[in-house]
Amino acid sequence: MQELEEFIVVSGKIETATMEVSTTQKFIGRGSHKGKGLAVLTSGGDSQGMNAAVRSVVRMGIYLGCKVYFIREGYQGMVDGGDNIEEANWSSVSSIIHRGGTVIGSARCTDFMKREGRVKAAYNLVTRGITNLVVIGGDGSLTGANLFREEWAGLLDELLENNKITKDQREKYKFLHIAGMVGSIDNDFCGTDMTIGTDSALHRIIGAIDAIVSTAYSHQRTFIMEVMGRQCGFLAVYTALCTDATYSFICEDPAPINWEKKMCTKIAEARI
Ligand SMILES: Nc1ncnc2c1ncn2[C@@H]1O[C@H](COP(=O)(O)OP(=O)(O)OP(=O)(O)O)[C@@H](O)[C@H]1O
Ligand SMILES: O=P(O)(O)OC[C@H]1O[C@](O)(CO)[C@@H](O)[C@@H]1O
Repeated sequence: MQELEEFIVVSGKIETATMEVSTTQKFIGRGSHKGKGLAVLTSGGDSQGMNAAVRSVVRMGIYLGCKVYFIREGYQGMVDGGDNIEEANWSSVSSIIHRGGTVIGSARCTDFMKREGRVKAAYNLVTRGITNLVVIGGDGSLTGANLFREEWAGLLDELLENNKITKDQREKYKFLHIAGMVGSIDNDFCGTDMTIGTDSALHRIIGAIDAIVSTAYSHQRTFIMEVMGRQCGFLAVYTALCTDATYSFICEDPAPINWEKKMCTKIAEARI
C-alpha cells in the first residue's frame, strides 16, 4: 500500500487529505475478452440515462474485444430474434448520450414471463454465441434476468433434447453471465441509492410544477399533480418535499378515511 496526498475541494476551500491506494490495482486489459459474445438490452419503462448506459456497455465491450450486440425492444427482441438482435459498433452509439428514452427500444414482454419464451430467447443467444448479457431495467426486468440465469442450464438441455442446438453448443455456452444496471425512474431497487433516470424524472416534475404554481397562486387554484412511480412513492414524496405541496398521497401510506376533510383544512390554511 502506498500513501497518496490529494487535494479535495470542500465547500470552496482547498484542504489536504490523505488516502491509501493499493499499488496492485488491476485494470481489465484491452482485448482481454476477445471473441466473446456480449448483448445489451433495455427493458421496462424507459428512463433518461439508459442511452448513456448502453453506450458504455457497447464501447467497453468493444474495448475488451467482444462481439457486441444490441437487442431491440427488450425481452421481446430476445424472444423474437431475427433483426432484433443486431451487431453494434463504436459509431452505433455516437450522439446518443444526451437523448431521452432508449435508442434500442424497450417493452414489457409477456412472452418472456413464460418458460416457452425463455427457451426461444436462449436459442437466439446460443446460436449467436452470446453468453454475456447486460440488462438495463427495473426490478421486474432484473428479476426476469435472474430467473433466466438460474434456468439457463435447463433451457439448453431442452434445446439439445429437441435437436435445436448441438452437444458442442451445449458445452461451449454452458454458462450465462448477466450484469444488471438499474434503469428505472421509480427508484424502487434495494441497494441502489438512486436508479438511472430518477434524478432526471424529478427534475422534469419539479420544472412542470414550478410552471403551474404561478397560475395556482395567481388564481387561488389548487392543482392535483399525478406523478409516476407504480408501487413506489419515492417520486411523489420528493416532489411533495421539493415543491412544498399541501397534501400528498403515496401507495405505501394509504390515505386515512377522512382524508377529504383533512386535505380541505390544509388547503384553507395554506391560503391564509
Ligand atoms: N418474474 C419475472 N419473470 C420473468 N420475466 C419478468 C419477470 N418480471 C418481469 N419480467 C420481464 O421484465 C419486463 C419488465 O418488467 P416490469 O414491467 O416489471 O418493468 P421494470 O423492469 O420493473 O421497469 P420499471 O421500473 O421501469 O417499471 C416484463 O415485461 C417481463 O418481460
Ligand atoms: O403504463 P405502464 O406500462 O403501466 O407504465 C407506467 C409505469 O412505468 C413506470 O414509468 C416505470 O416503472 C412507472 O413509473 C409507471 O407507473
